[in-house]
Amino acid sequence: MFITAEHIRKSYGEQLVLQDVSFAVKEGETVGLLGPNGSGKTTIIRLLNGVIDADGGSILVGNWNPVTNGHEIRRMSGILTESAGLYYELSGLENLKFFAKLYGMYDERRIQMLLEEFQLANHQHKKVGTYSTGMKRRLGMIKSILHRPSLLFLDEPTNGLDPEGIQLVMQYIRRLSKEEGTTILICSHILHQMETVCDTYLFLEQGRILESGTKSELEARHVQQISVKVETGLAGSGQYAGYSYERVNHETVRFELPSKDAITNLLAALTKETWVHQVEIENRDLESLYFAIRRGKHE
Ligand SMILES: Nc1ncnc2c1ncn2[C@@H]1O[C@H](COP(=O)(O)OP(=O)(O)OP(=O)(O)O)[C@@H](O)[C@H]1O
Repeated sequence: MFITAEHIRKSYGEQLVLQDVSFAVKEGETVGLLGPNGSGKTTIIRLLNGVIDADGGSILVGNWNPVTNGHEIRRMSGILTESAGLYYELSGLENLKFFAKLYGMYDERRIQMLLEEFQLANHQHKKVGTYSTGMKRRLGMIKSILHRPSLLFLDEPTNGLDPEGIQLVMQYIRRLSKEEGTTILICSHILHQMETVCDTYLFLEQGRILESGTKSELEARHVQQISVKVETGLAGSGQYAGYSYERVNHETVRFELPSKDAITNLLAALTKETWVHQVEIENRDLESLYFAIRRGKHE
């Protein structure tokens, strides 16, 4: 395990922000921290990189204890936060040169390569204060990965980005994970984006871990019935091959199935009798899971 957190407790004054939070992250894993505003996601990141201390429990990050070795953890990690900690009076290039020297990893070629990669090369000499929100975000992203960190914390990495920017950043995150084996923790409320990069998820609510696991594990625990939309020549509505279905429009019906396995049986029966053009599972996406998990815990 690259990160282990056991029974963490954290309060700000009277307010208990994290209570009995335990989780583990494997090396090279991309983990999505999910939960409503104020549930404690950013606090977890700040505890892991030793910017703040927990009131109880223990944390290890790559064998370092953030309380005593926060400096070492911050050296081997990169972080992208809302403000990104950029100097607005300096140009984009000057910011990157400054941070590269600070990390002790100055490499002019790498800086230029990343500026190209994140489409900021043409803006590198402009003051960061004049950058758009999306440009600041992309520069913040470069700053966080400049020193090839083995651990990356990303807090809302696509906030303020246009569709091209989102694609650029998400692709880069996938590449970091695949090619460099970077361990990545991402907080985001944009669940369909998380789904394309995360291996596992931690669901937080009011400072507690509500659920954790891979998408398949979460599905197995929380999706009791599968809704499948099928574009087919099947007529009517009611029951077919032992499964109930309703009509969505003249060429589409929705089946309610007891499990994923039933899809094979259903399609085998359907294709013998009529045409099938498209099959789509409707309630398997991360957003449906998110609400199923939150509903489940409140029932
Ligand atoms: N420095 C601080 N002083 C006092 N309270 C704080 C501080 N930082 C965070 N909090 C409180 O701790 C709680 C958890 O905040 P945190 O930023 O960890 O949530 P979050 O899950 O990251 O939220 P968001 O999705 O809005 O980013 C909130 O109620 C917040 O107001």
